[in-house]
Amino acid sequence: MKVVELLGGLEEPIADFLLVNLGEKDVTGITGDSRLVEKGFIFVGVPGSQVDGAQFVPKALEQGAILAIISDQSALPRDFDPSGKPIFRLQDPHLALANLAGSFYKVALEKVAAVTGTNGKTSIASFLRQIWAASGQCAANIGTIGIEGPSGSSYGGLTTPDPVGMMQSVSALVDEGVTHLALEASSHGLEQKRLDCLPVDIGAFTNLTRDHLDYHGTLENYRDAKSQLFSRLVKADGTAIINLDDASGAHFLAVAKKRGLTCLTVGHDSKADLVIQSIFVEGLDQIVTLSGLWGDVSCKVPLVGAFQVSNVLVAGLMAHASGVEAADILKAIPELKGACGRMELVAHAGEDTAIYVDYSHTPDSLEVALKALRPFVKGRLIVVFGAGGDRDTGKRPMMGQVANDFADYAIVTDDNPRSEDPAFIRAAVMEPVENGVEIGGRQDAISYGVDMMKPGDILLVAGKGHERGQTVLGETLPFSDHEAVAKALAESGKGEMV
Ligand SMILES: CC(=O)N[C@H]1[C@@H](OP(=O)(O)OP(=O)(O)OC[C@H]2O[C@@H](n3ccc(=O)[nH]c3=O)[C@H](O)[C@@H]2O)O[C@H](CO)[C@@H](O)[C@@H]1O[C@H](C)C(=O)N[C@@H](C)C(=O)N[C@H](CCC(=O)O)C(=O)O
Ligand SMILES: Nc1ncnc2c1ncn2[C@@H]1O[C@H](COP(=O)(O)OP(=O)(O)OP(=O)(O)O)[C@@H](O)[C@H]1O
Ligand SMILES: N[C@H](CCC[C@H](N)C(=O)O)C(=O)O
Ligand SMILES: [Mg+2]
Repeated sequence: MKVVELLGGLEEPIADFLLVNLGEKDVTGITGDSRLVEKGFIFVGVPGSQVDGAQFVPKALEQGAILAIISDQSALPRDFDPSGKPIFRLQDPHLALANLAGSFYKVALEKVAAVTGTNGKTSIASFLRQIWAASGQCAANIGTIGIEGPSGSSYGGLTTPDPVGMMQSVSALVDEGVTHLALEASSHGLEQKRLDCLPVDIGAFTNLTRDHLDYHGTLENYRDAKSQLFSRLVKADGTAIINLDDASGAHFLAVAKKRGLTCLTVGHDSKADLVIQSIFVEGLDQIVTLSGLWGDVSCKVPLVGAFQVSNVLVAGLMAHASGVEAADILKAIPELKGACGRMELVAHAGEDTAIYVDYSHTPDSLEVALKALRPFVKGRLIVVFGAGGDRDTGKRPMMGQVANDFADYAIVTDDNPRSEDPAFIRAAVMEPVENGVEIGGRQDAISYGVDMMKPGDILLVAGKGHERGQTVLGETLPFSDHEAVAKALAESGKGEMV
């Protein structure tokens, strides 16, 4: 692909000298990481949270980049003479990187849908993929748990991958025949324009509670980052799906309406397009009765926790917006499987006991998870959890308080301490905990929880869900809550995995 074709896709005007000198050159790749530059690449140096990518322009050019794009605010290294070098400055290099990645990896998808919100994104993206697949579409979802597609699943890193990584994954999926794609839009991803590489037809909002204040500073900034899904990312003729049961639902609805998007809402409010009339728990299933858009119907949701009803219906409305018939959606819902590590029943450890692995790592999601399990507890509800290092410190005592209020016993341990001292994080979480214990080392904590289980008890292992590593001092060591539970069970001789 020629430079001129690619630069034509940028939203900012291009300097003539670039096109004259470089226009006909072939571009062999796009990257935002100088370490990945090869001959013929375009390097985009974005200002990051640690360093300004503009500092790596000399290195990128040395390695064979034919063009370097940086911010008009960025400084180049002092000892570097830029005269005569192919360097282009513009306002928003993040957006440029995404636009270039989108043009370089041209893909033909029929529908792209993205969901944002503090909790529920992974679950919803997976449900939407399952509903699409059940209605005959070739579908995939990309997000926190990696990629789930027609040929199975692969482990991932970020909730919203960087645009180049995203487009490489999407190209491979399209080669497999995928036409329908469900994505998770994280607040970091929206702020850094990682999703601007794809045309988004359908956007959805789940809920907004405290998270990532280390990055966004205030809850308002965090909300504004998420609002970008509707205020600019979803196509002008696209659809916004909104969970009205959340306190911020009205705000997101207003943003979507202001933009002129078609809006579809769900919630208990009779003004919602899809109204939840009632939810009855039936064993480990829930029966939800609906009115509105899909008529007066009842449907079995084969998952634990009222929050999953909300997730399933948001996914259902996203499918609806993409053209799936209500009857097909209602047929698919009773067959849905929970996403890996999301309120997943993994084992029993004796009579009337259960061990769940869940990804709750915020005060709100921990509360939601504990409340969802409470109706099934005949003895005690025990929780093993921690809080991540290098992340919002304010949520630590809040999570301790939630465990104190909604569990019967809290075992506070480590969850990716990253660069921080694990004991320091545990102490902050432990502070409000009255009935519990602090145990460093997640395996020891899980074993302690399994050992203390008696008939009737439920153990929730929260925070890591699908994760396969524990990041300590910059090193990620293999760790899985599933395997840790299996090891604890084997050592205690108490029960078995499901
Ligand atoms: C805080 C954050 O969002 N960090 C992401 C961001 O990195 P950054 O801004 O810190 O980058 P930086 O280190 O300052 O470097 C600036 C630029 O210089 C480049 N560079 C750097 C070194 C070099 O030698 N050469 C070079 O070109 C880097 O590639 C980068 O483009 O951009 C990088 C490239 O896209 C991401 O990999 C990185 O994710 C890090 C690993 C991360 O942990 N992110 C988390 C916080 C995150 O994004 N989480 C969200 C939310 C999850 C949720 O929903 O809860 C997610 O979407 O996963
Ligand atoms: N709609 C919801 N409301 C509140 N809590 C939820 C909801 N859906 C899921 N949760 C809780 O949040 C946890 C994370 O769910 P999920 O992975 O689907 O969310 P996410 O938004 O993708 O999270 P992340 O941003 O960390 O990737 C679940 O394990 C569950 O405990
Ligand atoms: N996307 C979230 C995941 C947190 C998961 C939890 N296990 C932790 O490490 O805090 C983050 O990067 O903040
Ligand atoms: Mg997720």
